[in-house]
Amino acid sequence: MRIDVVTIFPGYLAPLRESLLGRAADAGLIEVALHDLRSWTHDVHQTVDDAPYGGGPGMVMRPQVWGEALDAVIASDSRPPRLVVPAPAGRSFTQATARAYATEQRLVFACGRYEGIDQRVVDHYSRQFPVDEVSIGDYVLVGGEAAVLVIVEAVARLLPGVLGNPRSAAEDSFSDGLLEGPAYTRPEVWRGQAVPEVLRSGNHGAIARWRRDRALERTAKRRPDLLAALPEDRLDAADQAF
Ligand SMILES: N#Cc1c(N)n[nH]c1-c1ccc2c(Cl)cn(Cc3cccnc3)c2c1
Repeated sequence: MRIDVVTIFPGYLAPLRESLLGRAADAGLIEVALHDLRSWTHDVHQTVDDAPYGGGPGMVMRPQVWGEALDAVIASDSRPPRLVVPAPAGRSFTQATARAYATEQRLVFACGRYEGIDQRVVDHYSRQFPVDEVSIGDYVLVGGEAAVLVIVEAVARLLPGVLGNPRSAAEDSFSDGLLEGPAYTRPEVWRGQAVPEVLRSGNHGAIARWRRDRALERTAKRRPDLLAALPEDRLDAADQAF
């Protein structure tokens, strides 16, 4: 997969080259290219924003500079892109979105700041490519860069070969629609707290049941919305207690 990120703060995306994603890039599983939006400005101040039409607070990012940047970046690789634009008003980015993005050959991220990017940029590219305006959650950030770090990590970990243990991605929270239950490791007793007996029993059937019950219990308590959204056939008779 090829990932391009256009931003006025390329340094903010440096963590994409670290650890998990760094190893994935070194292994050729992911190519990450960072592009400074200001490279496509033509004035001495490298201006990327202007006052909003209709008035209002803050500034809006200019369509001209985004158009030149995205034209150049998209043309720099032959793989057809999905353009992803983080935005407070975007559709929710979920594990299902991450799974869908993991099937793409190329993702191009347009990271904005200020009050956002002139809407005509999304409208223009939507006529040529799939374009998604996405939000990573119901809180307000200062720009799109943190969202890109979240999205790229959530997508990259699903790519074959990126995670050391492929079962992790298959069995983690949200993959089966439930939150993960609690996890334990040595020592058997820590500060007077013992690891649940069943996990040391060697009885794999009982362990699987216990883990399922803890996941259902935690999901019912913390995210009842996820439980309500589960398709009927995903809960078996033993699950009905939740
Ligand atoms: N994804 C996501 C996401 C999220 N979950 N919260 N905030 C954002 C986000 C994403 C992109 C931008 C761009 Cl471009 C500018 N801002 C600042 C801003 C804040 C409030 C209203 N308008 C713009 C962004 C905030």
